[in-house]
Amino acid sequence: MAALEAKDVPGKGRGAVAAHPIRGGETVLAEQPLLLWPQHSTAAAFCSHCLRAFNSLTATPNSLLAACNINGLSDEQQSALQLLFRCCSLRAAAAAGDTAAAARLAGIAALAAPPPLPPQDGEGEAAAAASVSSPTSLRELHGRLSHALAAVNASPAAALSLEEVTELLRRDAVNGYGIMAPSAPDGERRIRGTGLYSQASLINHECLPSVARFDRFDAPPAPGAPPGVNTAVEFRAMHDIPAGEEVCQSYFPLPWSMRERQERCREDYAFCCTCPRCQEEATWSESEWETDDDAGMADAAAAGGQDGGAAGTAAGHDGGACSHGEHGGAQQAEQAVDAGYINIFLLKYVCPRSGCYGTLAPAAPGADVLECNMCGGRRSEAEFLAELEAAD
Ligand SMILES: C[S@@+](CC[C@H](N)C(=O)[O-])C[C@H]1O[C@@H](n2cnc3c(N)ncnc32)[C@H](O)[C@@H]1O
Repeated sequence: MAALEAKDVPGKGRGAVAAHPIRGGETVLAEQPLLLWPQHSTAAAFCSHCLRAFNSLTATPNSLLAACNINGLSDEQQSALQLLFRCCSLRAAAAAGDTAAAARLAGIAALAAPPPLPPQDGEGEAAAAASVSSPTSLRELHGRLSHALAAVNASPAAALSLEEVTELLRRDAVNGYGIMAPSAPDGERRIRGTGLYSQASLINHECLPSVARFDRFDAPPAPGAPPGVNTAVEFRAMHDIPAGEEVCQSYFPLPWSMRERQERCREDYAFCCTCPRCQEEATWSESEWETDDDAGMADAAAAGGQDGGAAGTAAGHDGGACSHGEHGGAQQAEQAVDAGYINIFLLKYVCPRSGCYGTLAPAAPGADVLECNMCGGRRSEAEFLAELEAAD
C-alpha cells in the first residue's frame, strides 16, 4: 500500500500509517478481496450480479450449498457456511497446486484474531450462546459442512477441522467488511455479502475517522475488464493527513451515540474505544450522548453498520460500560477534541440526505465537492457553509 505503511500502534495491534503527506480526496488504498461471499438472505438478488469475483469458484461452493442441510440455521450461520465453503474450495485448489489459492489462504490466516472470550455472566452467556461463534453453533456448522463435503465427494484436502472453522469465523468477525446493498425504496438497508481484504484489514477504528470506504459493486465493468473488477474496496482521505499519522476508518455510521459505539467496539470487535471523541463524550451527561437520529439509526445498526461493519459478531463480551483508561484500549497520543469540533466534524462529513448515514469525502484530491460513500450524493464546500450559516 504505497500511501500507507503497516506499523504496530500501541494498544491497537497493527495499524496503517500515512507513508507521506496525504491530500484530502486521495485514494490511499484500493484492494481486491481475499475472499467474498454473499449474505444468504440476499444472495438471490446479488450473488451473480455483484459478487461475481468467485465465478471461478462458484461450482464447488454452490454444489456444497446444494448438498448442505441448512434447515433451522440463522441467516448469520448460513452466511458463515458460505465463507467456509469458499475456504474449502481454496484448500482443495491450493492442494492441487493453485498458488493464488494458497496465497489467499495465507492472507486469511494473517488477519488479526480477536482475543479469547472472557468468562461470561448470565446475560453475556445467553448472548454468546445465540451467536454464530458459540461452541454449539460452531459444532453445528462443522457437522453440516463435513456432511456436505462427504455428499459431494470433495477432496480430503478440502476438509476443515472444528478448530479451523473456529479460527476462520473468529477472523471473519473482526475483519469481515459488510458490503452494503443499495437501500430498498422504504429506506431499509441490507448487507449483500461480506469481503475479507488483506491490507484494508489493517485499518483501525476511530469515531472521528480520517478515511472513508467506497466501493463500486454495481458499476458496470469497464469494457474488456476481467470479472471481479468491481469487488475492490477503496479508502479515500476525508481531509489532509500528515505523514506518520495513523489512518483510521469508522467501523460503523458516524452519528451513532457514545453508547452504541462503545457497545459495538466491545461486543463485535473486542476492544474498548478510547479515541479523542469517546474521551470527550465520556465527560458529557448521558442525555448528550444520544443523537437526534437515534431511532432512525436502527436500520443501519441492524444492517451491521456501514463503514467496515463486521457481518458477524465476535460474540458477547462483558456487555458492561467501558471505563476509559482501564480496559487496555489504545494509548492516547492523539489531540483532544472538544464538543464544537465534534459537531462541525459530523456536520461536515455525515451525509445530509435523510436516512443515509453515509460518510462524505472529497470527490478527488483537492476537490471542494464532497461525495457520500453510501448514496453517492454530493455537496460543495459553499453549500456546506451555507447550511452551517442557516443552522446558526
Ligand atoms: C480489522 S482489525 C484492525 C487491524 C488490527 N489492529 C491488526 O492488528 O491486524 C480490527 C481489530 O483491531 C483492533 N482495533 C481496531 N481499532 C482499535 C482501536 N481504536 N483501539 C484498540 N484496538 C483497535 C481490535 O482488536 C479489532 O478487533
